[in-house]
Amino acid sequence: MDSKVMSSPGEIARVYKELSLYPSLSRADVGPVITSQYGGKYSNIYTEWSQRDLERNENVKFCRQYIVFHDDKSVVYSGASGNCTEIKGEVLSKDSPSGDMKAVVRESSVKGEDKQFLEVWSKNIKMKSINLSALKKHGKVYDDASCYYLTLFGCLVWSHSETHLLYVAEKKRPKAESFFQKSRIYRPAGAGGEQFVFHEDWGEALGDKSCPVLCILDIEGDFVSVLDGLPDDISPGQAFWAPGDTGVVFIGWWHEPFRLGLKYCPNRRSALFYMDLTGGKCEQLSSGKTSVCSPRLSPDQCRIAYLECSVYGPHMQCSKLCMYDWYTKKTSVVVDVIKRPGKDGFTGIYSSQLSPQCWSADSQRIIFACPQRSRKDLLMVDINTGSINSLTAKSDIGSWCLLNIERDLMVVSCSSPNCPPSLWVGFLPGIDSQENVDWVTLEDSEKLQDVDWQILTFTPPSEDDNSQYSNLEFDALLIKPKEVKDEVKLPLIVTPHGGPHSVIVAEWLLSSAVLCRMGFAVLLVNYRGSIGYGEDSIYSLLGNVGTQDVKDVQFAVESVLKSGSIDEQKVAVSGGSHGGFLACHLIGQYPGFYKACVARNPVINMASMIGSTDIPDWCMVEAGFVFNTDCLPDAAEWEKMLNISPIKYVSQVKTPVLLTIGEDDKRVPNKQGIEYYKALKARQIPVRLLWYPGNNHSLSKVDAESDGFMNMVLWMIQHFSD
Ligand SMILES: CC(=O)N[C@@H](C)C(=O)N[C@@H](C)C(=O)N[C@@H](C)C(=O)O
Repeated sequence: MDSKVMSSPGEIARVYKELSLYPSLSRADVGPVITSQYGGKYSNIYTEWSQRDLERNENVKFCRQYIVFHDDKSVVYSGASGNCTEIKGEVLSKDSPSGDMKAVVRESSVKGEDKQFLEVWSKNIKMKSINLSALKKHGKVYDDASCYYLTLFGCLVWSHSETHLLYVAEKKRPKAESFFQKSRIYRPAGAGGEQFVFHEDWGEALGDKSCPVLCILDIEGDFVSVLDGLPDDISPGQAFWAPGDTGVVFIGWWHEPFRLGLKYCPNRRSALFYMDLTGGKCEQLSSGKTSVCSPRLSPDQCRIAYLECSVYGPHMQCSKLCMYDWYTKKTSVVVDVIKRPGKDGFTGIYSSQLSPQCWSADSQRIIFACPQRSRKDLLMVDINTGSINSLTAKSDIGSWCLLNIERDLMVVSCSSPNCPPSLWVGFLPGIDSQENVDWVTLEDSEKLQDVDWQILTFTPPSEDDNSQYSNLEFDALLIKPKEVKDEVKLPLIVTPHGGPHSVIVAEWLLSSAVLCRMGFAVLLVNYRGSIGYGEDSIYSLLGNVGTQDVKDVQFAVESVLKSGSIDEQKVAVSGGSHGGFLACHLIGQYPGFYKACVARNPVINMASMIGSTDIPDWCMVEAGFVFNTDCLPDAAEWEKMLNISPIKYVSQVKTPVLLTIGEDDKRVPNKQGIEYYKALKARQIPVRLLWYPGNNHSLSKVDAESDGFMNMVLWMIQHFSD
């Protein structure tokens, strides 16, 4: 018996609006320990959230604070201290280590002109407000540090002495003038001509970032200095103060001969550097032959932990956890790459950022959140033994995120496909303790009682086994309405993730929750090549995109159909980027199997993409070739890229296609969608293209995300009845 799915646009919009209210956590800071006159101890927890505001068409940022009474080992009492406050105009903010001051980089318009100010607050007074724009020492301050897992270059860091602030800004660019400007005519010949010179940027979502510089504000002297003495061919970021404030440590990315897209690409050649402020010397602390990120100084200021992976190759890889000893200057590998999960089940490290603080108070352990197959768990590493323990593997919650840890007090966000994010705190047990963490809820979320989820594991059929990387499994998340009568068959929406080296973990996903509430089942496929399953799984896909990944998704779908709970006549496929590549492959390679297809910024033709994407290396590597900056694809390479692309199968497509395209996409150029649109129209296949101005590859702005979702479900409902 067919199940009835919600089909009225008004009703669907109401459900979307209701479930989109749940905010997500982007940051948490733990304040200093305050001891009351009776000996009681407490700390303030500052949290930042973001929430879709459909009326204002923006993601609203707000903060909420909590007070946690504890005895340094366990929480005695906790509660919110006040309501939420919307945050407007704050680019970056950071409390000083003592908690006595707060620095804010604020954007404000003065007489219609956007300016940036660096403010220093103490107690109830704004002590300083420095007009950074007026100083003309640098360009805009880099804003990519407010949400740690999205940080690439940005930072705002107090010196240990609390007398200086370190941040990253765009290098000052001299004002370029026309040759015919009066002031120019009398200038010596040959000067200038910069008015229209091309300035490289760092690609998708980083179009306003080209030449970062390290800046230091001397708070007492109200003086900003831009650090020089760095190598000319590197771009600095992720900086912090060295032990004793003797200098600054930072990550430098090589940007010659040209910049490649950096977002979601932690495989760019980079190194750890130290700029000694006393001697003015810049020292490279790591080899420069790898890619490094996320350096974190231990509380005892003796070691720097950081993540490392290889340059080029797959864009997300299994990382090493490395350690630089500040005093011996020796580097060691604490956790190595895992090719195949061992008996302990640990599959390797797949985080591209460690949380702002990640060390235990004793400087002996590091805690981080990491995808482990289709879950995301909190893992603890003993830096002396390299042993790894999960703090959350036994939990029935699917995904954990470490927002921060300070003096062993952890602040985490956790969620599942049927439970929006909640905020918990808990103390890290002692290094020899066998106890579990005693979590305390600061903000709870109600589980959706009508939504169920499970992780399915698949072993590809022998004919699809990868001879070089054999016996690999993969997973899929099946999310569906609860309590469906046996005889009722559900419509199914299949969604392979993009990347391809990423993973869908069992966390709160707004679209899946709404689809289930509407009566759909949702299958999210973590095909071979996903991260979180060992390095071999990632490498097994290189050169096999368009076949191995396509077959894995189809195998998972057909396996689920055998369960009998799905209506085979109502299966649709949707995906973004490489996920869109897979969606378009599936309707080309399995003509008529899928009743509707929705593709967000899909990769359609790798041969035509390579010349205009910010990640040309991705096209070469996923096609199975080696990338070099001085190489151009030869005919054979171009031919393979064409042959493994969905455009190759367009003449077999029967499924109606909805394309959602971001005008400003630097990752998968918008012409990819137009190429497929024209090819389908020429073959009289129903196709509709939605074009979102002011949106990029993620189509994550409130307007594009909500409009794209509504159009997706209505497209599917319309064509399920074809
Ligand atoms: C894992 C990852 O994101 N890889 C990057 C190189 C990347 O941007 N890949 C795109 C082709 C892609 O598929 N992106 C996914 C993550 C998306 O949904 O945008």
